[in-house]
Amino acid sequence: MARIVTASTMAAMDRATMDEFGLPGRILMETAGREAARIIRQHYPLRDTPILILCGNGNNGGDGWVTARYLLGWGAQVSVLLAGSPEKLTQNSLINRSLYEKAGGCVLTADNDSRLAGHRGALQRAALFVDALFGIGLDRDVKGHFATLTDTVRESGKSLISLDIPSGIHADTGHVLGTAFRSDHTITFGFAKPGHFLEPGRSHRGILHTVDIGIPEVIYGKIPSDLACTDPEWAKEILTMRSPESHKGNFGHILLVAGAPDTRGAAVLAATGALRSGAGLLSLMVPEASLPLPGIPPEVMLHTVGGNNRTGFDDTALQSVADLLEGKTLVAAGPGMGTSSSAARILQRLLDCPLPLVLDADALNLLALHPELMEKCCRRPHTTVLTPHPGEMARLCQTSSTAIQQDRIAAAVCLATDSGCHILLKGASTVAATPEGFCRIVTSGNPGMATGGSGDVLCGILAGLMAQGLPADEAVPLAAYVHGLAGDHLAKNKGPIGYLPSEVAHTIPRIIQTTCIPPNRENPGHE
Ligand SMILES: NC(=O)C1=CN([C@@H]2O[C@H](COP(=O)(O)OP(=O)(O)OC[C@H]3O[C@@H](n4cnc5c(N)ncnc54)[C@H](O)[C@@H]3O)[C@@H](O)[C@H]2O)[C@@H](O)CC1
Ligand SMILES: Nc1ncnc2c1ncn2[C@@H]1O[C@H](COP(=O)(O)OP(=O)(O)O)[C@@H](O)[C@H]1O
Ligand SMILES: [K+]
Repeated sequence: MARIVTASTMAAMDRATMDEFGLPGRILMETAGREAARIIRQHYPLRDTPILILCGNGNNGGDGWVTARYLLGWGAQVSVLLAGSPEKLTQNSLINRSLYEKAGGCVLTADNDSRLAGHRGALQRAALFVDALFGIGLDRDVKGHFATLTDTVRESGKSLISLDIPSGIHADTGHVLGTAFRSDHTITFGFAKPGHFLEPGRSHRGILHTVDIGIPEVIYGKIPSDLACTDPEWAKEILTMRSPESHKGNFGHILLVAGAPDTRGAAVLAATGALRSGAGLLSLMVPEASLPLPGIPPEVMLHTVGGNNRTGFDDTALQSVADLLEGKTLVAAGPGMGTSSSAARILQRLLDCPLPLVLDADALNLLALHPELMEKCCRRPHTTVLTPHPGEMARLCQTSSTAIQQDRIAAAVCLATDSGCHILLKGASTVAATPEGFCRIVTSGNPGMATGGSGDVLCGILAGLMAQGLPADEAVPLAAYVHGLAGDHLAKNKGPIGYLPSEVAHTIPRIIQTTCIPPNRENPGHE
């Protein structure tokens, strides 16, 4: 489940399985179609459900013909609408079309809008559609009669199952090309694709089933994928329970630099996130003018610096940085920190420190404002994590957020490999990229989290996990996963909107208990 491959990697795996391993494409297609038919049979009563399978010209259509043949053999009322041109079918599609017809299957064809209109009755009679129009070969906008068919089926509100990926969804980016199906189930072949997890593709695919079509492990080894997604099994591998003999010194001491007077709440939220995810000790450096800090956990060691400047940190704060870094194991900076020139000088000092560094919010804005700081950041020999939302990412990359959203994975991987930093690109479909170019898509989270302060909590969770010793390539996606799961838990139990980032922070211990800790690794103190 956690493995994900791009369309081109999947095509290369299919090819290598055929050419190098010697398993013919027809067998792969046979397996794909048969397994799809089996899943359809599990979910719908075949005898009472008129099924219309919509086939395109490519091999996705080929899977559709095989599915149709099996369903027919199992007694279903099934027809195929070939929404392409019979003379353009791929070789394996042609063979499977003829097998389906030999088995007694009925075929309707429509390669333009007026022919499609002639099949209105068949479309109306169907209770279940199977979408085998386009799979990973979709390479341009869906138009003409393909678009008419897609819109008609979607607007009918009837049940729909997509083979491999809902037609119209780009397999690598999750974008809608023109128009797209919205499915109840998607049965994907081999491995899941990024478009199953990236919005809006994620909302179009319904329940995802991944079918093993026989791509051998040696081929996966030869054509490795540098993509994966978060899931409970992966999370359970990462977090280990504490030794009964552990003490607070084992779980890190964070220096959090945050909270100018107007944004002091950001410091409170980040601190709460860090403590709720298990940080050993937390020192908070805030401007004196930010006091009082309502809601600050009493566990936080508070260090007020820098006189009474209403704009936040001033240069007197700079003198405290070296002292405050003493004895720390990790620095997190940015939430509500401000972007004054003094804040820039503080960041410069932090970039020099030989500790892992998590930079969020205003720290990212400072990097964008001061190219020399960004250069320094890229040259750091120590772990650095940047956690931008698309706006911050656009400023860091000197582009627009629209350009970033065009291909979130590519944007995150490009910045990570160029800068040598770990990048957590937040938002709907958060992605975590390592400096080596590996990318993990975060599968949790919901739009109820789109509220001020959410990112501050995430920054704290990440600092908390890293302070406990988790390497950044695991801590970064795990922090976002746990944060998203906490949001999902609140959305389900409190309501989809209106729960607070502070509540997300307070839910973290429960999420860690239920999702990340395998039952056999329960803390003995909880027996
Ligand atoms: N041996 C293999 O390669 C296997 C492939 N499989 C299936 O094959 C699919 C990939 O097959 P293909 O590479 O043939 O690609 P598709 O079947 O996804 O579609 C490609 C065809 O559609 C056309 N096309 C793309 N976008 C279009 C648009 N917007 N409007 C009109 N036409 C458009 C292309 O020109 C091409 O003819 C997978 O998604 C999977 O379902 C499976 O059967 C497993 C084995
Ligand atoms: N539509 C969404 N679906 C899932 N998660 C979301 C969505 N919108 C925002 N989030 C999450 O909420 C958080 C918002 O972070 P950020 O934009 O930095 O907020 P702030 O600056 O207010 O703290 C991120 O973790 C982001 O991934
Ligand atoms: K499809």
